[in-house]
Amino acid sequence: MRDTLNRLETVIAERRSASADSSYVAALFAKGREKIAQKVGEEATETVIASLSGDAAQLTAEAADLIFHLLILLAEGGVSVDDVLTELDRRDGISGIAEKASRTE
Ligand SMILES: N=c1c2ncn([C@@H]3O[C@H](COP(=O)(O)OP(=O)(O)OP(=O)(O)O)[C@@H](O)[C@H]3O)c2ncn1[C@@H]1O[C@H](COP(=O)(O)O)[C@@H](O)[C@H]1O
Repeated sequence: MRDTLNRLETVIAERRSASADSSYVAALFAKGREKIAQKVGEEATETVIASLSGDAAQLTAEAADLIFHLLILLAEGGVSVDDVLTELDRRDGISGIAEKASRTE
């Protein structure tokens, strides 16, 4: 998963400076943060709808769209994939500590 996200992050960084006519990524960056955030919201909603429909293939496709657009939003905000994964790892560590503490109580 980390490799895939890092690879996509690199593609997004490369395409950011491409022509908006030839690149979906460049066109979205050109529209600005509000539009990118709005796309993430739409893709999140479509993911929720797909999950409620019980259609696994649709859920897979919408989740991929959501993650892709989230990566663009992160890039726009100057946050890297590694920043987010490090935060998730940190929480995993915290939850492990809490679990150990509850076992010794
Ligand atoms: N992974 C993706 C990817 N996932 C989804 N999408 C696009 O995201 C859009 C989202 O779907 P929607 O149905 O919401 O699209 P839409 O109705 O056209 O969107 P709007 O009019 O609302 O903006 C579609 O146009 C998809 O083509 C993607 N576009 C590009 N990539 C990757 O990004 C790379 C660079 O793409 P370009 O920037 O186009 O070169 C590609 O090689 C791919 O690896």
